Amino acid sequence: MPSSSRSAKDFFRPLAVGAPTPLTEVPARPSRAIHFFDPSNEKMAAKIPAMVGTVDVLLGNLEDAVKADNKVAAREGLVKIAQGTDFGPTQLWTRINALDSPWVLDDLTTLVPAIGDKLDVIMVPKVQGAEDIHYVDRLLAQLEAKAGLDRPILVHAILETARGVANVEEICGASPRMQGLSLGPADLAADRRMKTTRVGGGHPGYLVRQDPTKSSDGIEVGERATYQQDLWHYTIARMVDACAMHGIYPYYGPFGDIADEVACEDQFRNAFLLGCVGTWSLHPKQIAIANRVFSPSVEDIKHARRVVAAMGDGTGAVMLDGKMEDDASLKQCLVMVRLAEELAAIDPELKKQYDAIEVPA
Ligand SMILES: CC(C)(COP(=O)(O)OP(=O)(O)OC[C@H]1O[C@@H](n2cnc3c(N)ncnc32)[C@H](O)[C@@H]1OP(=O)(O)O)[C@@H](O)C(=O)NCCC(=O)NCCSC(=O)C[C@H](O)C(=O)O
Ligand SMILES: [Mg+2]
Repeated sequence: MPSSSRSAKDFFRPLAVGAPTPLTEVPARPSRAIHFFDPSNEKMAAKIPAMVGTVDVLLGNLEDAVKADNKVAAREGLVKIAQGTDFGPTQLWTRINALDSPWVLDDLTTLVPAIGDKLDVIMVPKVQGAEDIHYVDRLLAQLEAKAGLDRPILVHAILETARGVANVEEICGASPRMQGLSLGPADLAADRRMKTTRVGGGHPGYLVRQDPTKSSDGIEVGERATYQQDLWHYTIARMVDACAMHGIYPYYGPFGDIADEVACEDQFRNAFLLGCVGTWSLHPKQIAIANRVFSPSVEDIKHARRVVAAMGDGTGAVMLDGKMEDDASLKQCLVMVRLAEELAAIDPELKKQYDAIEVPA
C-alpha cells in the first residue's frame, strides 16, 4: 500500500482534469549512467547531441554546479537542446532547482510546456518528505493538462538530507510518478554534519583496525592492519530496500574525484552489488566506468544461465561445481539474466557478448 495521504482508490487517478493517467508500473529502462551537463556552458552543451546513443540518460542540470547568474541561461539552454535534438534511445532528464529556491517555479512552468513531451524524468533535489513529492506531483499534473501531454513525466528524488533519509519509505511511495532515488552524498554529509569535505567516495579516516597481536610476554608485535570502510553503506542499503519495496529504482550519485577512476569504479560496483541500477556521471570519462560496472559481466551471465538451465522447473535443489543452487539462488540469477536482456536490447556490443556465451552443462 503506497504511503500516500491519498486513498488506494484515488492513488492512480490524475491529479488534474485532462492530465495523463499515472502509470501503474515504472518502465524498466536501462539507466546505467545519468550524465550531468550544464546547459548554460556552451562548450558542454555543444557536445550533447553527439552523446545521444552513447549514454543511457542525458540530464540537463539546473541546480547546484550552475552559477546563480546562469540559472536562466541554463533553463533556456536546456529548452534549446531538447527542441533541437532527437534523443532516440537515450532518455532526457533534468534536475530542477530546490523547492525552496527562487528558480524552481520558473523551471517547471517553462520546461513542461516547452519540452514536456521530451522529458522522461524530473530529478528533485533535497527532498525532505512525501509533502515535497505531493507538491511537484500536483503541479506537474496541472502543467501536463495545460500542455496537452499524453504521458506523465516521472519524478526522481535525491536523498541528501537527514530528514529525507528518515522519510525514505514515504518518499518512495508518495506518488505513482516516483521513478527512483539517488544518493546525494555531498549535501547529505553537510546536513548530517559529517566531517568530510568530498563529493562522494570513501575517506581514509573511516576505518576499523585489526586487534593487536601480543607475544607470550604480553608485548604488542607486528603491524595492525586497517581496513577502510564505506561511509555510504547504510544510506545506500536503506535506499535500496525502500525502492525495492515500492517497485522503483535506486542509484548511487556523484563521485567527485574525476581523476581517481579506480576508486570511482569501486564505489559504483559496491552500489551495483547492493542493488542499485545506475549512477551519475559528471565527466564524459565516467560514462564508460558506469556502463561497465552496471552491466552484468559475461562470466556472471554465463553462470546465471547455467543455474537457470540446471534448475529446470525452478524448484528443488541441485549441485553445481560443489555449490548448492535452489529457488532463491535461481531468483538472483534471473535478476541478472533479465537485466542482461534489457541491456542487450539497447546496447549492440553487449548483445554480441551475451549472445556469444556458451552455457556449459
Ligand atoms: C567537473 C568539471 C567541472 C570538469 O570540467 P573540465 O575542467 O572542463 O574538464 P575537462 O577539461 O577534462 O573536460 C574535457 C572536455 O569535456 C567537456 N566536458 C567536461 N565535462 C562534461 C560534461 N559533464 N558533459 C559534456 N562535456 C563535458 C569539456 O567541456 C571539455 O571539452 P573540450 O575543451 O572541448 O575538450 C565538469 O566535468 C563538470 O562541470 N561536470 C558536471 C558537474 C556537475 O554537474 N555537478 C553537479 C552534480 S554533483 C552534485 O550536485 C552533488 C550532489 O547533489 C550531492 O549533494 O552529493
Ligand atoms: Mg546535492
